[in-house]
Amino acid sequence: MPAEQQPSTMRELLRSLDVFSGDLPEFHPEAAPDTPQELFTAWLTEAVAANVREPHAMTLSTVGKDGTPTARVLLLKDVGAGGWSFASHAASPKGRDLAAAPTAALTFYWPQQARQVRLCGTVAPESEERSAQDFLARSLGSRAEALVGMQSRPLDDPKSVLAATEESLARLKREPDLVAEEWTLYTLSPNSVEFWQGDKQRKHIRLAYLRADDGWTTQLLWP
Ligand SMILES: Cc1cc2nc3c(=O)[nH]c(=O)nc-3n(C[C@H](O)[C@H](O)[C@H](O)COP(=O)(O)O)c2cc1C
Repeated sequence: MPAEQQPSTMRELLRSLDVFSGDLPEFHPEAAPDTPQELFTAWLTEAVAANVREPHAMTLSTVGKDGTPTARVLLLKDVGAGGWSFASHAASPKGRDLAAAPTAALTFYWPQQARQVRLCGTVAPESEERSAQDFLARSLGSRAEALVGMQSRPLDDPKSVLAATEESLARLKREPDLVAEEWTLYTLSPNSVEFWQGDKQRKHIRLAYLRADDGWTTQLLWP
């Protein structure tokens, strides 16, 4: 873009940005499968095939004891009949939020496809055994970092991170089966899962799965 056409203000810069460009996939809600797990699996598989960067990254939104909402990005660990799983420290702010108010939202966005998936539901910790399995499947470096267990606490001296991680690494070399006590696999069991397919002409297609007594009902939503 020639210099004279460069946006000069933040507002202009934001207005100049393109959205939903390129070829977007079609979405036919009338042919959607019976469960949100099946449709999610199909969409995630397509995002992987399209080389979306970290397609398994999602925003986890929680609510604190005082009602303040907050959100952060986590990696999805599994999807099954029970729900969508993620792992973290039980003593972290998100772990404390979930202990106080075990409801949360998960949001995925796959830009190449202009697709968003939103889930809301209840969150429960998995068994110690399943959390331990998740921990032991992590790389040595990730286990060492998790073993430090100070996530989100104030850091006075950056050198302390290196020292604490080296200490954890040495411990893990002595005790390779060691599992960080606070490491927890959580599963969100959704009450609703909404699939949103963006469209350049803004004729977005939205399909919500709503939990019913014997499975799921579906509902189209206005864009
Ligand atoms: C792509 C990406 C993946 C992440 N995955 C995780 C994860 O799986 N578990 C985790 O505890 N933090 C993960 N984080 C870091 C979190 O976003 C967050 O900074 C950290 O968990 C502290 O959150 P809290 O203070 O709200 O508890 C990830 C960050 C990014 C950007």
